[in-house]
This record gives sequence, structure tokens and C-alpha cells, in this order.
Amino acid sequence: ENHTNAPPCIKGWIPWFGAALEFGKAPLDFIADARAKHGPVFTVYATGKRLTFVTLHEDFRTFFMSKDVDFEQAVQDACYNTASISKESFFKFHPACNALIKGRLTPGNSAMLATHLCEEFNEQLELLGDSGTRCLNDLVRSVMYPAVMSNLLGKCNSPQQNGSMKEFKERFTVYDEGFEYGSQLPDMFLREWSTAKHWLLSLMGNMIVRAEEGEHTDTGRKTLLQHLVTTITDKFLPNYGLLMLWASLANAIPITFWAIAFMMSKPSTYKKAMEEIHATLKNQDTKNTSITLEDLQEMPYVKWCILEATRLRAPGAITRRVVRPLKLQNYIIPPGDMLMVSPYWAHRNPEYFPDPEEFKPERWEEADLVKNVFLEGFVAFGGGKYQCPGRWYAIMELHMFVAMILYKFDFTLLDPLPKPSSLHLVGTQQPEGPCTVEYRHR
Ligand code: HEM
Repeated sequence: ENHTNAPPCIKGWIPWFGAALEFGKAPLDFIADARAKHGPVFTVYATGKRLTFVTLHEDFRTFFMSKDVDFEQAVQDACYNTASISKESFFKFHPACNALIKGRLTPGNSAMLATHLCEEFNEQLELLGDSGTRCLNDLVRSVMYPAVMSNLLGKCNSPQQNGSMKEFKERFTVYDEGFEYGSQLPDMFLREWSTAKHWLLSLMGNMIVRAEEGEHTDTGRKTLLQHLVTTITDKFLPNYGLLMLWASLANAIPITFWAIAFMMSKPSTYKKAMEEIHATLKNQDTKNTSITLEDLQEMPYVKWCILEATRLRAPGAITRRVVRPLKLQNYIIPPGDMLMVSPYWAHRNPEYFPDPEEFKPERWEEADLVKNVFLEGFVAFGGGKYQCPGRWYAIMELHMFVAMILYKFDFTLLDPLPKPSSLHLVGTQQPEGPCTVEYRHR
């Protein structure tokens, strides 16, 4: 009998210190075990924080919509730790920052970025040469980082353009891999990570100078970064820039890797996708390939593959803070608790996704994608007021990239499909082992 009406509480687990590993359980697996043992709502008490996990789909609406939970209060600390944005500045500028990105990346505006993105993908993919053997994850990063950064921050701010590609990739990878620890700890505990963070902040400072000069609007329109410059008017502008950059790359690029890896490891899927791509692009040049939005509309199967990869490799956890007592099931969650939903596990509920572990693009046939409606139970982009503002851009970007790389290159997978690492809760999973591919330009 639980007299306080609070959910069952698990103590003695320290998620962000690697101690979870000593328990033999990575954080993602821990959630599934705790759920099996303690029921659909449970609290983990760790390092002075209470994390209350919500695992029932029927409670997700409350998580996203309730006035008694708050997004900004949940992530403010993390924004201080990962990008040194002061609490005051964060509460002052976050709403405008979110509104700006949401407004710039509506489905309509994302469409306008597509022509330029297509040119960038062509240019970067041609740098791969005629053939080669490489780690697919690294290949995708090398091509997408400079292309997407050129598209969102301006050509002059693409790391390839200013010669910092190799270093950018290294520093960003360190920053990204340590993001979760970094979001929990003051950065004096994480020397290498902190060095990467300061390098990226300084890089962003330089990008902002170039953005302010403003001559480099190759698309004839202001870049997302140039819009940010006019929105954030305090000294933390580069810090917001860094968080925006991280958000735009951290999930989208590993999911691109997974989408291609999943497709290649399932011959029937690969074949079907290739037929669709060839039927749409017909006899187009493989070196300078134009993919328009109309072309994308003619490749729904490739889009299903993207969404299916996003389902299977959705972020480990998203969070809100409880600000007033919150009723969930028969429990009252106390104010101050961090409320957690795991999209990764939500997408493994067989009631919503039969054969949840199967990569089955066909299941997306039922979604009304023309009206931008996902499948019920799909929460990879979060929800409510602070749902991912980059989601329409992300889908367009991944759809175009996957169609183009598969049209240009013939791939052979040399390793078995790697498993996802369950070490991290924040963001999407990285592959646990190598994934080498051989490629040849068609
Ligand atoms: C498949 C790729 C992506 C996934 C799975 C993803 C997922 C998410 C999730 C789960 C959130 C938190 C939402 C919540 O708590 O309800 C988020 C926030 C955010 N995402 Fe994405 N995202 C992706 C791509 C992108 C891209 C390409 C951009 C930018 C171009 C972007 C920009 C952002 C920003 C700026 C936020 C923070 C919003 C705020 O602070 O108000 N995301 N994303």
C-alpha cells in the first residue's frame, strides 16, 4: 500500500556516471527492466534528482499538454551546462528562439531550402569519388555536416569552405558523445568535452560575424543563423547558435545512417526502394542529380523507410518538469520531479507497432503523410508546444539524401547491421559496432 500516492521509487542507480554499467545495465535497458518490475509509472532517484518515467501511451497527452508540466524548466540547467547560457537569458530568449526556428522551418519554408540543399548534397557526394570502402557512419557525417550547415548557416559557414572539416567533425563528435554527461555536470569535470565545447563556441562566434556581414546569402534569402542573429540580442548569441547547430545535426545524421543501414540489410526493402528511385529519377545524370519536391512525392516508399528508421532509433528520453502536483494513473507526482518519456520504448509497444523490432516501412502506409500526420503512438519528435521545430526539414532532408546517395552509388554492406548502443538516454542511439560499406559510383 502506497500511502503518499507517489509512484514506486527506485534508489541507488546513478545514470550519468557510468555506474549503470557496473550494474550491467545501460540506461535504456534499465528503463525497460524497471517498467517490468515496478509498473507503468515509476521514479528513479539519482544524484539528488527524481526522474519519474511515464510509459503508458494514454499518459503521453498529459506529458505534452498539461499546464502542470514545463519544458523550459526541465531543460534550462542542461542549456547552462552544455552551452553556458545563463538562467536569466534562457528564460528571456528561449520562447522567441523556439518561435523563430518553428517559423523558419515550416513545411513550406523547408521546401524553399530544398533546391539549395540538393546542390549541396550533389557537391558533397561527388567528393566521395568513384569508389571506396568506408565506415558508413563516418561517410554520412562527412557528407551531411557540410551540406546541412551550408544550407542552414550559409555556405561561408560550412566547415568545408573554411578548411576546418576534419577538426569540426572531431570536435563535434566529442561534444555530441559527451552531451548527456555534459548536460548533467559542470564542465570542469569533463576536460576533453569542455575543450570541444569551447572550440565550437568560438567557431560559432566566427560564423556569427560572417552571418552579420550578410553578403553570403547564396540562396537569396536570409539563413536560419542570420534570423537567429536578429532574435537574440544578448551576449549569449553564439551559445544559442551552438545549441541550434547541435539540435540540427545530433538526431538527423545518425538516423540517416540507420535508415541506409536498415535498407541495405533487408534486400526486399532495398530492391523496392531502388525501383521507386529509378522510376522517379529515370535517366538523370548520376553526377548532377536533381531531386525536386515533386520527385520526393513520387517516392513515398523511401519516405516510409526514413520514418521507420526514425521510429526504431527515436531519442531515448525527452523531459518536462512538474510544476504543480500532477495526477497520473492513481498517483500524484510531486512538483520538482523531472517527468520522462522514452520515445525509443514507446515505439516498441506492440499495441501500436505490431512486430515492433521489425524494420517494416509498409506500416507507414496507414499514416496520412500528405496531411503531415504520423502514425498514432509515434513520438520521435516530442509533442505539444515545444515539439521538435525541425521535423519537417528533417524529413525532407533525410528523404532527399537517402534517395540521392542510393541513386548515385551502388553499396555493399560488409558488416552485419550493428546494434544500437543503449548507453545514452539523450538523443538517438549510435551504432555499437563497425558498419563498413563498399561503394561504387553508378
Ligand atoms: C530525425 C531527426 C530529428 C529528431 C528525431 C528530433 C527530435 C527532437 C525532439 C524529441 C525534441 C524535443 C521535443 C520535446 O521535448 O517535445 C527536439 C527538439 C528540437 N529540435 Fe529536433 N529532431 C530532429 C531533427 C531536427 C532538425 C533537423 C532540427 C533543425 C534544423 C531540429 C531542431 C530542434 C530544436 C531547435 C529543438 C529544441 C526546441 C526548443 O528548445 O524549443 N531537430 N527534436
